Amino acid sequence: MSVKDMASLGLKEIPGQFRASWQVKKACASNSNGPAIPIIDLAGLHGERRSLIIEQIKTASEEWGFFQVVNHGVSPQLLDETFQEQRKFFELPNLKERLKKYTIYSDKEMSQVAKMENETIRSPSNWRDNMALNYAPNLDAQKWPTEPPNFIEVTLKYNQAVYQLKKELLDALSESLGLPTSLLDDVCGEGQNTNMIYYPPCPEPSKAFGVKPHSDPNTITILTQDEVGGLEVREKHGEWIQVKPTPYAFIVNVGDQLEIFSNGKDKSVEHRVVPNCEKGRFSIGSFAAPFTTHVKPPPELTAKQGQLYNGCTYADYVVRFKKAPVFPTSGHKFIDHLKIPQLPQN
Ligand SMILES: O=C(O)CCC(=O)C(=O)O
Ligand SMILES: [Fe+2]
Repeated sequence: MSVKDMASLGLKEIPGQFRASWQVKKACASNSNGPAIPIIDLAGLHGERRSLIIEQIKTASEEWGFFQVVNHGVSPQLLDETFQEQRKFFELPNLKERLKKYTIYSDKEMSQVAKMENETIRSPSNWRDNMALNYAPNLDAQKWPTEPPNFIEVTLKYNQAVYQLKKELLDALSESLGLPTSLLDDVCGEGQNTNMIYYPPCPEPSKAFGVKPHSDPNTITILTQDEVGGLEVREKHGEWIQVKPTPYAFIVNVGDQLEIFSNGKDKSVEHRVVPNCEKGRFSIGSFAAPFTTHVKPPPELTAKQGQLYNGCTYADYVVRFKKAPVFPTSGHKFIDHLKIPQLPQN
């Protein structure tokens, strides 16, 4: 049964597999007037504002690992249409079978990972339904949902637009690291999976997670959310900060592969989704990832400071990542397992 169907049964309590027993009650972010993740205006990215924007992206990626972008070039109309198709899809009967049928990753390892998503080793289960569409490197849109009728046409356009934005962002991030413009995209930007997500209303929101605390294993994530909210980010002092919905903005976050590539400069930070007791929430996350390359920092970034992490391929990383215990239980961010012990300075 999909989580959506379960939620529609009118349960007073969530079933046991969703119960987050290792945290009696989550400290809920209560920062309506507190700090907020930076919002960066991309207007003029190819003009005289470029150096200012790159500076802002650098600070946000180093200090927060998260930022929002506006004037990013993806039209509000396309965003509205994509959410509309997504809503229609999630209204269709036999949702669970459809989500299973259409979730496709680009290779064997990634498919294995998808199957592990809700296994008990990663318990509790996430209070959400999701479907991953593979866009690059192996576009297989002919296997995407044929209902609702405009779904493929609209979501293809959406993926194309986000893939272009991904290139712009990786180029800016590469420059922000003092590297040649296209280096980061060349090494880490080839793949894109787009995850269409629905978080149903939850009868016990303080006991379940829409998504458990995690950092993203990929390069960068480009996510858009509706007006409901629920995404929270753990800032560097350990406080949970809400990412307030900003109409037509994209949320961009640094993933583990970028932290590895940038030799620890850009930070892949923990985030989670807290469900809402009244409203369902839709979000769409596109995950840029280096499917075939071996990722390690370029020599320019290791000259002064040694290499911080062992290099790896994404496939290898992500399979091990998904098998590892969830972060707050294990006490480690998964990326810590790749840390190279540093010799004391002097
Ligand atoms: O839906 C969201 O806001 C975040 C989802 C997320 O963090 C993920 O799928 O990795
Ligand atoms: Fe995430």
